Amino acid sequence: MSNLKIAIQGVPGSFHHQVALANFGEETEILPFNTFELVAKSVATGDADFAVMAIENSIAGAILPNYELIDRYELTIRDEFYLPIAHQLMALPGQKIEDIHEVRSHPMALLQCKSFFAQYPDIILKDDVDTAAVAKQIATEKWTGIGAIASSIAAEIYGLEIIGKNIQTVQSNFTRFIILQSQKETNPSNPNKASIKVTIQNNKGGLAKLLTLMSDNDLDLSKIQSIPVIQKPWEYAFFMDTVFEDYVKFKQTMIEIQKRFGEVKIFGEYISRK
Ligand SMILES: O=C(O)C(=O)C[C@]1(C(=O)O)C=C[C@@H](O)C=C1
Repeated sequence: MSNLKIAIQGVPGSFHHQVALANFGEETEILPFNTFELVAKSVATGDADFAVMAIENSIAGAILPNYELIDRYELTIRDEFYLPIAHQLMALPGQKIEDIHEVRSHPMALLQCKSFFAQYPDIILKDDVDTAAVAKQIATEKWTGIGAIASSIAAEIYGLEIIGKNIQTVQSNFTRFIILQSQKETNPSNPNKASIKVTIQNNKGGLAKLLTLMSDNDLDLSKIQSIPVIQKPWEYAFFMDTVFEDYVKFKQTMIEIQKRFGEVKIFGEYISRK
């Protein structure tokens, strides 16, 4: 695929950039943004054809605000992508870890490397927009004493030296990304996974009954997340990912849930990449 415009959060060398290239090829035009909100907006307005958005990490957990963005901007999930994440601590060439008094990175990256920095209590950890943007800034501003946590590709692009290798807490660390579009149609012909939102009234056992109905219909729940309903304090909607073999049965179950429990919104039907 070429000439497509793909919105990402981050600059070249970021993990989002890597996922965009892996999915759409080197020919695509990357539209970099500083926030996930702007990424979502650019797809909703048609400025970008698709977006790449991190949604959860195997160490740090879900990126909750992104669920709300998909919902609010009425976006559709068309695919998913699991990227193995290895974090490197990098600085200007010649700098040693003893020289570093501050490390900046994306908050999710800092969370994934927390144990490494427990041995360096004097290093201040600071949130920044994305991993590669810090690497770029260190290189252009020639900052000494400051380190970035980013990918080895970012170190290569911006000419930094890796002074801490694979510093993520758990060596096998994955981030799940989703590919978003604005149109509702163009689902793959044989989806076996869906992301849905169910808003149920707070009745005793309501969630248990909903989950039983799903399980009785062979819908395997792979993820569940509760999100506050903003207009109604202390009420929650459930975002769920479900994997299935029988698409027709999945559709019938969605109708059944709608009848018995409340509003169902399908964010996307796609192929599981796990
Ligand atoms: O900063 C980046 O490079 C990103 O692509 C962001 C991001 C995230 O949003 O979680 C992507 C993957 C990693 O888990 C850490 C950071």
